[in-house]
Amino acid sequence: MSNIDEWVHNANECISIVQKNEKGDVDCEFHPTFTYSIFGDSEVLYGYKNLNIEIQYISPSMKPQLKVTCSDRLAPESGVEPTNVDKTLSKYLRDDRVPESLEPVDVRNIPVAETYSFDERKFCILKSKPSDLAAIMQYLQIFSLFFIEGGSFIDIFDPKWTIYLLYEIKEEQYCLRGYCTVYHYYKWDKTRTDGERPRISQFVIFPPFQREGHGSRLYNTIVNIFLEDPKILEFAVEDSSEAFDDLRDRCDFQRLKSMNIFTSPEFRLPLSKEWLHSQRSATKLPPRQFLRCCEIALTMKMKDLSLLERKALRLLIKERIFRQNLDVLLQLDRSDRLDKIQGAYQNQLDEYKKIAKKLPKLLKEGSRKRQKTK
Ligand SMILES: CC(=O)SCCNC(=O)CCNC(=O)[C@H](O)C(C)(C)COP(=O)(O)OP(=O)(O)OC[C@H]1O[C@@H](n2cnc3c(N)ncnc32)[C@H](O)[C@@H]1OP(=O)(O)O
Repeated sequence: MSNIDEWVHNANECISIVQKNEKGDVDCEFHPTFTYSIFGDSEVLYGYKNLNIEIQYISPSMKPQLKVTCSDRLAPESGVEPTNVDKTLSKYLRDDRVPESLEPVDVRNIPVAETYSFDERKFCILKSKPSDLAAIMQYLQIFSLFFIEGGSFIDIFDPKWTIYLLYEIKEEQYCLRGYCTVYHYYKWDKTRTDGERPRISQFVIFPPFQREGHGSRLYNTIVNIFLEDPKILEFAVEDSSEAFDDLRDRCDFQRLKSMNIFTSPEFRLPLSKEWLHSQRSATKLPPRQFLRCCEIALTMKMKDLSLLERKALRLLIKERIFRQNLDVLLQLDRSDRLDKIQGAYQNQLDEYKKIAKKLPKLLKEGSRKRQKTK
């Protein structure tokens, strides 16, 4: 038998996702990041030589076609059962809870939430209920397995979902670039009975189009919709990834900056609880994310803070760390607890400094000079 490596393949490298337009021209090609939920933790495929798996999608409907080729296959006498690629993958290519007889959707009829362009390229973000988009969504579910760690299929027919699709329009052809799913939870509030707390659940920009600003555009479009809707009281993000955390910090910080939160005369240490509460409600951010943005902004101003203000910032961050890790910290004795909090505080500052390097500078409002003249 020839070299064993020839018969063993990494599933992520073997699988190519090829998107074609309606004319049949190849638009883009990329690989999945994760296949463990389909092929097991090792993400390995056995039993074929020169295995090539192509999933062809025709945009905008994204109907897939699976093409598996190989130059040789292990004989049954070898005692090794080759991975049944076709059967295993086919189970995930479409959501079988959606009836096959469903009429195709014309994306040109889906409400447009936002359009933008750059470098003479045109993009649009469409917003709809998943049931209206079921004909497309049935094929997109696999992308949350391919690109989101811990991703899973959503229940397309639950009316509490909203779907956002990002298409590039190239010579009248709609080519998918990414999508986001949002689940609208109920939120109790004493001022209204129909309050909502939407949670961004799945957020994917296809790899060839990452780092072009689409993630930020899609996130900001969705947040602007939340901000304009009086029913929406707060919004959250489900099990974020590190890359999405970065995007969220950057976008939330810039929005708060453009809302003049960081130049408000009340944005001074120690931050008042009333101010924090009223400003946070206006931004609809969850308390932790709002405080995080404020802490980043204050860290950026560190050089201009007085000793007292620096102490207040230190206490603000340490208090939050304490509250967030209460269960673990309370099990330690006092000196270990203080060490742990100090270590976490230092790591937090280092993280904020790293984030701050990528953010636009803040104006030197509330500097020590102004404090002295008070
Ligand atoms: C709730 C959840 O679903 S969590 C899971 C989130 N999804 C995933 O992790 C799936 C895989 N990843 C992705 O889909 C994407 O990488 C996302 C959604 C995380 C980010 O989307 P992107 O379109 O790449 O975001 P965007 O382009 O706005 O910003 C990414 C980076 O590119 C940079 N960037 C933006 N525009 C440009 C540009 N024109 N040229 C160069 N860099 C750029 C940004 O500054 C940012 O840099 P940073 O990472 O150093 O801060």
